Amino acid sequence: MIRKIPSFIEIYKSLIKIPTISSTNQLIDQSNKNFIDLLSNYLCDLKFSIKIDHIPNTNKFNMLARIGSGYGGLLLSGHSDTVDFDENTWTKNPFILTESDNKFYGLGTVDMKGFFACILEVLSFIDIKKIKKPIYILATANEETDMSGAKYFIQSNIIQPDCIIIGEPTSLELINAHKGHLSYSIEIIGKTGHSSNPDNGINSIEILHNILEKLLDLKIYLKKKYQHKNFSVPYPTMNLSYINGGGAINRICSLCTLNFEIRPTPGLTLTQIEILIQAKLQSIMTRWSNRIVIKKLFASVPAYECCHTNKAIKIVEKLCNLNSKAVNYCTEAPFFEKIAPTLILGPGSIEQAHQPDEYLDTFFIQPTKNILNKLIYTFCY
Ligand SMILES: CC(=O)N[C@@H](CCCN)C(=O)O
Ligand SMILES: [Zn+2]
Ligand SMILES: [Zn+2]
Repeated sequence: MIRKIPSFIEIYKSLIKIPTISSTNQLIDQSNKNFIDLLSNYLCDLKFSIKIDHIPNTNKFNMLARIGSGYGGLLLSGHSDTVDFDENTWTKNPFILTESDNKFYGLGTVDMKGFFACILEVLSFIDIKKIKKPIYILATANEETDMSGAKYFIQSNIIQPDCIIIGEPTSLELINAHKGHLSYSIEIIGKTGHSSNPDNGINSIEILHNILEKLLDLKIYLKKKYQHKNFSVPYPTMNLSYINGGGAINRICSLCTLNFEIRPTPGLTLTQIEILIQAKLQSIMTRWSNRIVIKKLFASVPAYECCHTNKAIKIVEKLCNLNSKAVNYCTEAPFFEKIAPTLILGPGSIEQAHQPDEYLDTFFIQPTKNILNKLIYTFCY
């Protein structure tokens, strides 16, 4: 059999070599077009048809590759983008795939370009002529920021696979549920003045103190009311992630900022959280309304849970000989569930995602290929 695409290592190297950083900092945010074109070319060589969608008002693209016709089948999805990196903390070149001590190092090796390399390797060996249901390969944009790629995908494609697998790094554990993610920034605009006469100004740090008291009340309330035993952290969490403000010791602080996130468990909706935050801060907002600005940092992601009783989930659990479980981080699954039951299953550990010298342990490669083969033969042959 003549191989139509380069070797696994060559493909992996070529995918890592193309920077696809997505960031809210426009100075470092990059288009993923070259990556999407490279992936498309590989899949084209494997006789897939390719649809590339430009995501409006961005320089980003989704790719949907398809082989086979009709309804059902399997969709394998990965995001094309990576987080940015701090060159002061990396000891290796992030864009050169480096294999050493049984690890593949590089930006995106585990989160999550390695999944695409495994997919292409498996597809280069299957007998395309015998497939009975479609195989889809989806590469989305901007998962690491606003998930605009996943949201646009479901608006711009009408397909009905039987199952979707997102290849995020789960150490090849099967994930059927995860928490959501809401992120906020609160800015308090006080009134400066000489600190010797505090009543001469409005101290924004004191207002923030009142806000923090209410938010920490809410944190305790959520933990008590929305327990979910399937999670290793079995309740919604709140993380106060950033605080900034102030200046000279003898000046009343007139501006400070707080950023925080909330990760809701399934059963706690985004709307419920918005209402709870508003209720908790109501009295402070009434008193200081024009001095407090609350805004979303990132687009919110709902919590996700696909029931164990779902037919596709039962097939995949049996195939992998695994019970699916819940994780505390979030993925694009809530957007995909609108078109098919979605599971998360991918090579490598989340512990290496977003870290300096990110790597994928080589021992994940063969088991990943084995599972992908089983999934394709189960859903598409
Ligand atoms: C896998 C992963 O790290 N997902 C990110 C997505 C954040 C979406 N705004 C997280 O859970 O923090
Ligand atoms: Zn990821
Ligand atoms: Zn990530």
